[in-house]
Amino acid sequence: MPQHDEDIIAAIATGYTEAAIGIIRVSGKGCLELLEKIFTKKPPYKANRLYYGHITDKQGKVLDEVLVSIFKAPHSYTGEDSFEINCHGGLVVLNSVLERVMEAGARLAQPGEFTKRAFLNGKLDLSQAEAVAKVISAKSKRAVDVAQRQLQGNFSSKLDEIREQILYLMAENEVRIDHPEEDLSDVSTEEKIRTISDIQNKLKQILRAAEFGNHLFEGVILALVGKPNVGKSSLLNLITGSERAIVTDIPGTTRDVVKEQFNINGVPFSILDTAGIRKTNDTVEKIGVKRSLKAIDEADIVLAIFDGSNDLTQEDKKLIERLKSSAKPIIAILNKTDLGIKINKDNLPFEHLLELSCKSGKGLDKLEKTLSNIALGGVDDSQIVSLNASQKQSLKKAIQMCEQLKNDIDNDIDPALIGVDFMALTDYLDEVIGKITNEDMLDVMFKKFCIGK
Ligand SMILES: Nc1nc2c(c(=O)[nH]1)N(C=O)[C@@H](CNc1ccc(C(=O)N[C@@H](CCC(=O)O)C(=O)O)cc1)CN2
Ligand SMILES: Nc1nc2c(ncn2[C@@H]2O[C@H](COP(=O)(O)OP(=O)(O)OP(=O)(O)O)[C@@H](O)[C@H]2O)c(=O)[nH]1
Ligand SMILES: [Mg+2]
Repeated sequence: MPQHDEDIIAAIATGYTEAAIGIIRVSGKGCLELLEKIFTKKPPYKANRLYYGHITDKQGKVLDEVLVSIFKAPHSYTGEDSFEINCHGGLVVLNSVLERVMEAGARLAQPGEFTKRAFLNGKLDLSQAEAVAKVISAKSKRAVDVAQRQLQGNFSSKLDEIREQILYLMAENEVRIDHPEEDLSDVSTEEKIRTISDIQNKLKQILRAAEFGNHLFEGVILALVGKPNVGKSSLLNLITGSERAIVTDIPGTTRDVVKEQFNINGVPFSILDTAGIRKTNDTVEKIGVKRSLKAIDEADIVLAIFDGSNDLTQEDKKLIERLKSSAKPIIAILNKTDLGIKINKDNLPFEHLLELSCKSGKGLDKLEKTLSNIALGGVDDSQIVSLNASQKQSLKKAIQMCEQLKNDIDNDIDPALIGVDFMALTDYLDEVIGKITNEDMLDVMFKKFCIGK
């Protein structure tokens, strides 16, 4: 297996806090010779063994009593020779052992550099590397489960299957390039177009699942909007189970944006409570209103609150007009239903219309179900995938290229040109999985990892 970088890298791989044990990870060609210099236990070192001994400084003074595990290329996380020092988990101890490792010839690893090497050495593809980051940053068990499946290669094999389908069509096309005079093919034009449509649909589903993957891993932003006193802050408190926002019967209570986190079935949500939207001459409230309009822009889902126990007012109608032109999913909520329902629902042209009482909590379960459905779009967990922006971009280009190919084949253009488009299509898919990469993209990708990963 090729070793892409000659240096030996080292980092603390465990958390920067006092703990029972802390691990220093070291990787790169020649690292086992480095170990020999600083470890009281001398070689031979066998792969996948744990050795007891002491790390000493140049004068032979003990820096820590440790256990060292040995990995030999290519059978390690990075694919290189590597070892891990299990130290006592104090930051001072860990730092002195790390400094000793660097004194002996290693350099400090950059964030994600171990995983980058694993990728460059073919131990992981790019979608698996992305999954490693998500396994670590996931905020719920559900998100971890989804990331684990991707780490095991589920997504990679799905793309492989699609690639197989394309290769079959490419081979058929090659025959036509080589034998332009004869009609050797038993695959009809309709069948080819059907197969490409099928591929395109699969790619579209993956893209859609990746959008929802963002929701599961990064969270969903909700904005609460509505005229003063309808119960926006009450809803924030109800849904988060807190007393975070101040609730009074005085309209205009909330002036700045209040933000709070909660989760539904393992999907993280942030909810932004904003100032009630109305015409106002109060400077502070005006700024608040401006911010609430901005919150609508930032939100993934807008919760528009109305007082269901009264008729719609001019302010409500203005808000409805404003929201009608928004492309975002909007849930209209008729609050204060414990006081009876007087509002005319015909004037609320929203796909989701729910009744609620923040006072009794009635209707909350339905709201949570609706939020959960919109957040994950009904996509099954087994289909959800986490892709970064540039992977999604490549996927979009692949989807466009399918469109192009359908036209190519329908118009019976020169097979040599069709071949070029097929190549472009497989290249775009290779970018998603990381068979084709560029240095900038890898930089962006691995920078978000922690040190030592
Ligand atoms: N101490 C420690 N714990 C850890 C890791 C680690 O690197 N070190 N991991 C890392 O982040 C995760 C485990 N992932 C790993 C993945 C591959 C290999 C590895 O050595 N693979 C070899 C041998 C496989 C085998 O024996 O079957 C290989 O792929 O060839 C090690 C850990 C989580 N826990
Ligand atoms: N009866 C009843 N009263 C409610 C309900 N929800 C909220 N209220 C009351 O309505 C008043 C206003 O509630 P808030 O949550 O402060 O309203 P808001 O929309 O945040 O108001 P601003 O911050 O001023 O824009 C308070 O007196 C609440 O107790 C409800 O479901 N039923
Ligand atoms: Mg409020």
